[in-house]
Amino acid sequence: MKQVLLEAKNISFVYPTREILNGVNIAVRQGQFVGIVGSNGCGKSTLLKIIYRVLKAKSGQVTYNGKDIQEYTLKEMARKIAVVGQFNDTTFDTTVLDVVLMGRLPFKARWQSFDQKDYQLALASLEKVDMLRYQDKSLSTLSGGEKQRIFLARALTQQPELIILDEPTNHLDIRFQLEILKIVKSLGIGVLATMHDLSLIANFCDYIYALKDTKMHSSGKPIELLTPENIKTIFGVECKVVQDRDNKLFFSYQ
Ligand SMILES: Nc1ncnc2c1ncn2[C@@H]1O[C@H](COP(=O)(O)OP(=O)(O)OP(=O)(O)O)[C@@H](O)[C@H]1O
Repeated sequence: MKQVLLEAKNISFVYPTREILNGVNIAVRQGQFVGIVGSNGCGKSTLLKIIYRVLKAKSGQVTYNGKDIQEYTLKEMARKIAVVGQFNDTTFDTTVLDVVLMGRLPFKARWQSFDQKDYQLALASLEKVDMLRYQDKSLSTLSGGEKQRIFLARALTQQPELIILDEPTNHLDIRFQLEILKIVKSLGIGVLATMHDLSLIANFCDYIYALKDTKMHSSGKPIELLTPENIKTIFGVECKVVQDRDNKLFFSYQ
C-alpha cells in the first residue's frame, strides 16, 4: 500500500451555534483519489478548511508526510498542496493568465519575477483546462464554470503533490465535470475532494469517507460504501444501485 500523505486524526470542530465535527479521521495516500460525501451542511467544507488551515480544529491533528501541518510555513504548504475552493470570486480584477501565474508564487522569493518556466507551466495548465484562448481576458468577465476552470489551472500550475477540491464540479456542465475530474485523476497525485454526484464519486474515487451527524459514518471503496442502505442513512433517500459487468455503479433515485 502507498504511503500516507495526509492524515486528519480525531478532528473536532464547533461553531458557536453548534458542533460540526466530532472525532473525525481521514487519510489520503500517495496517488489516491479520496472523496468526502455527506448531506448539505454536514461539515465537509469545514473539514477541508481545517486541513488547508483556514480554520483551526478544537482538537485533533492534521499531518502531512507525518509532520504536523502547523510546523510548515504557509509557503512550504503551498508548494505541496493546492486548493480549489467552492467560492473563488476575487475582489480584484485581473487577467486570466495573471491568476494562473499566481500558482507559481510559492516557489518565488518576494523580489523574484516570473520566468519562462513559470509562463510555460501557466500556459500549459490553461491549455489542459481548455482555456488558453482566454488568457488575456479579465477574470470578472468569465462565467462561473469558466472561472472554476481557471482556478483549477492555477492549482495545476502549482505542481502540487496533493490537490484539495471543494465541490470541483460546481458550475460545470457535464462535459467539463468529466474533463476536469479526468485531468485531476490523470495527474496521479493525491486528491481529496467533496462531491455530491454519486455517479462521479463512484467513477473517480478510489476511497470514500461519509460524514453524518458530526461523525464519520462509514468509509470504504465506492462499491463497498455506496449501498442503498448507506445512501438512505447518509442522504435520507431511497436509491437503487445497479452494478454492471465492469463493476460500474448506476444510481436511480425513488
Ligand atoms: N462561519 C460560520 N458560523 C456558523 N456556522 C457556520 C459557519 N460556516 C458554516 N457554518 C455551518 O456549519 C455547517 C457545516 O458547513 P459546511 O460548509 O462545512 O458544510 P458542507 O458539508 O460542506 O455543506 P454543503 O454540502 O452544503 O457544501 C453548516 O450548517 C453551516 O451552516
